[in-house]
Amino acid sequence: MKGLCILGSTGSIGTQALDIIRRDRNSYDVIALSANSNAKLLYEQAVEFQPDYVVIMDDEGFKFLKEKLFIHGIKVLKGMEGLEFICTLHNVDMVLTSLVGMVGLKPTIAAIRAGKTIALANKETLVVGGDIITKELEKSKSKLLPVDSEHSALFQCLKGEDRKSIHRLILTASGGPFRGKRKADLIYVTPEMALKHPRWNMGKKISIDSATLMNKALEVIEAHWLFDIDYDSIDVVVHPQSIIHSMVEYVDGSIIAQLGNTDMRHPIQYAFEYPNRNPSVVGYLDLIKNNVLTFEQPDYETFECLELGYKAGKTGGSMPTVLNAANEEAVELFLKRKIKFLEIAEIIKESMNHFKVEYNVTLERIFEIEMSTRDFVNQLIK
Ligand SMILES: NC(=O)C1=CN([C@@H]2O[C@H](COP(=O)(O)OP(=O)(O)OC[C@H]3O[C@@H](n4cnc5c(N)ncnc54)[C@H](OP(=O)(O)O)[C@@H]3O)[C@@H](O)[C@H]2O)C=CC1
Ligand SMILES: CC(=O)[C@@H](O)[C@H](O)COP(=O)(O)O
Ligand SMILES: [Mn+2]
Repeated sequence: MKGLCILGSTGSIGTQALDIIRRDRNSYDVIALSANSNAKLLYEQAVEFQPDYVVIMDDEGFKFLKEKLFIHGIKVLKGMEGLEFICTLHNVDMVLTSLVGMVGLKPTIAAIRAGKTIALANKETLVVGGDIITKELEKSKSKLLPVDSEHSALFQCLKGEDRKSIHRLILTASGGPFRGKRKADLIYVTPEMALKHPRWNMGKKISIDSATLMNKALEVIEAHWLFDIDYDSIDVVVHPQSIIHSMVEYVDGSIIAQLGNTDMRHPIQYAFEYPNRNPSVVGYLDLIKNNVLTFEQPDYETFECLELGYKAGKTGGSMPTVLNAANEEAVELFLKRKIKFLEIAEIIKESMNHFKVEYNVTLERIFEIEMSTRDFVNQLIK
């Protein structure tokens, strides 16, 4: 039985992970679960999966869970210390990082230091802390397995191949709900319109990121750190069907692609079972029903976030933290209807122009830069 700690168990990835476990109870032992504020769902999950620990960030949720879970003998912890603690428990083999945002950085480091295998969905962690995480991994027996669909695909396409033979990584992008639109069409789009992803059912933040193409920008940086590939050798192609999850082009002209249904339970199950392959818990791709696969150039002019991501990644140092923190803040402001859709990219651009790049940034400095960037964004919109 594999001992699992799931950070962000109440979210889109977290609940899909629990669905896999529910269908294969003999393979997994749920040791710890966590949420931000959804105490009700976390309570239900705890009663169903009987973990040793649950962690919640929110005070009220903490009181509620302490009272309700006492009779079940499940320990309840709070905040970042709780998250870091559950990642290091002796009976945890694997930590699924499925919380959203750069808040995942510290617990991921704690898990690496404790030698745990990490199934990484939380891409923001690698965007802001790629350098630190890479160095931590070098000192640890911990392994990082990608869960993000594109990176799971690349990981599978790269398996057994000589790295010197790689010509380029090709990340596929759905194009989001506004594919084919120009800036003039996007002035008045609402959060509801932006949240309607054409292919995937995901959490709010990543859905907005997909609509701006920031998701692909973050994924380019994620791919750079995961596979140690230069930005000039990472390309993005729009593939509206999202059946090919990504591809690797080799120097001899061969392209190896990974295909599958648009169901995140595939890459989650792959990471849970790696290096083995178990029968799919969710079925198989029907090639005849999915017999049209098309490809387009991304529209860099309309969706400026993609270019900003390459720029931040290539600049390196503190710039990806500025990009990510400005984006996290801007997405929240857009969801609260305090800014317009097109202002998201504007705010990120202004933040990247405002902050000078710093190199060799420590963990503490990353969080200071995050706070300064969030403050800067809020000043901008006053
Ligand atoms: N959804 C998807 O299909 C995919 C997601 N990803 C990545 O996976 C990560 C999770 O995405 P997704 O599942 O969609 O997100 P959701 O918003 O659906 O879920 C986020 C989870 O994290 C918790 N959480 C939110 N904020 C905090 C916080 N400040 N501190 C601690 N926990 C917090 C939430 O708790 P609560 O419920 O209480 O708010 C919830 O459990 C993201 O990094 C995303 O980019 C990657 C590929 C695909
Ligand atoms: C499922 C997944 O991995 C998401 O990151 C998805 O790829 C988002 O789709 P976009 O290609 O629209 O960003
Ligand atoms: Mn993805």
